[in-house]
Amino acid sequence: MASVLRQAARLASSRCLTQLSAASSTSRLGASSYNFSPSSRNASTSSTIKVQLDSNTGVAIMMFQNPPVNSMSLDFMTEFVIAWDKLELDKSCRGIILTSALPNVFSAGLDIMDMYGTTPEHRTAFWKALQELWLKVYGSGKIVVAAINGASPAGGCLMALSCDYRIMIDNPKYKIGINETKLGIVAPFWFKDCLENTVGYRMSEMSVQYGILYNSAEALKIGLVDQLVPEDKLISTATETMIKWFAIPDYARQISKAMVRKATMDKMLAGREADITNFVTFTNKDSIQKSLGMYMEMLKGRKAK
Ligand SMILES: CCCCC/C=C\C/C=C\CCC/C=C/C(=O)SCCNC(=O)CCNC(=O)[C@H](O)C(C)(C)COP(=O)(O)OP(=O)(O)OC[C@H]1O[C@@H](n2cnc3c(N)ncnc32)[C@H](O)[C@@H]1OP(=O)(O)O
Repeated sequence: MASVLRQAARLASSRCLTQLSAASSTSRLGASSYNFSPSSRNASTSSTIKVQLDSNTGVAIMMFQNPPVNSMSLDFMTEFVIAWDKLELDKSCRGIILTSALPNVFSAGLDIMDMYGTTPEHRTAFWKALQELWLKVYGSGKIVVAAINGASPAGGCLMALSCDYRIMIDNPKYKIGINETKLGIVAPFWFKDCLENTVGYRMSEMSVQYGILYNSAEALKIGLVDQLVPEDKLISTATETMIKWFAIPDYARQISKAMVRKATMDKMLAGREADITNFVTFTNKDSIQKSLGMYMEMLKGRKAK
């Protein structure tokens, strides 16, 4: 319990006394065209991560802008963590909405080109960056809402699963899930743990083996997402949701969050080095490199047809 309290105290540094103005009910298509209020300011200058912070509401919108599909490359994840740290330290920010500035895709997951044909040193840095990103988002004292505006496979699904609440566009063409087995690779234990914590044991047992990608209605049905909305209501609903969460005193909520997430966090922290070794060893295998290569070919071939 002492460590939970310490963790919560650390996280409580993100508390703020911002007066909440009425939630913006502005409806716009997608985050990139969202109409930010006059009190919004650019909180990040990164090329792939755009951040807008509304100091009246305390809501920050973090948008991924890494074309063509917001793949989570080493560079993208490094920029993500830098932008995240800035927000985490900003006392005027109480909650963060994660979304995509690109149409049709939230994130295509880990960048396969960072895993395919790269050196062990590169893959070590890549996996460390992913662990870092996950620890920051999953362990954040802020309220984190995923506004899922497109496809969200594998690492993209992990990002969404690390949030406190998931809202997805109600459109059957957008799929979300832990699909690694379909690529011939294995989702690490912490991906599986996040899924299991969200949808339960049996559903994740089926899900990770089959590598199921769920459409939005299926994802809602199994509890992988919490709410579906029309595209033009995504950001306004995420903002309204956030403001409802703000009614809960931060400190009490942060301690509760840290308690619930402690076992999953501790497991990763204890196994962090071994997890890196596993990843590098696993992706060193010729058979795994071959699977990744074939998957990339398949993606490119699909486009050519
Ligand atoms: C012994 C025990 C071991 C235990 C295990 C230990 C360690 C674990 C080891 C490994 C774990 C790895 C975990 C992996 C997690 C991942 O996230 S893997 C990535 C999974 N992602 C996907 O499967 C998504 C693939 N992409 C798509 O399905 C589609 O691209 C889309 C996101 C639905 C978007 O479709 P669309 O808009 O039609 O775009 P295109 O398909 O045309 O793609 C555009 C270009 O983007 C390239 N691309 C797509 N996805 C990726 C990606 N993930 N990485 C890199 N590049 C990607 C695609 O090839 C196109 O490129 P070109 O324009 O043709 O050059």
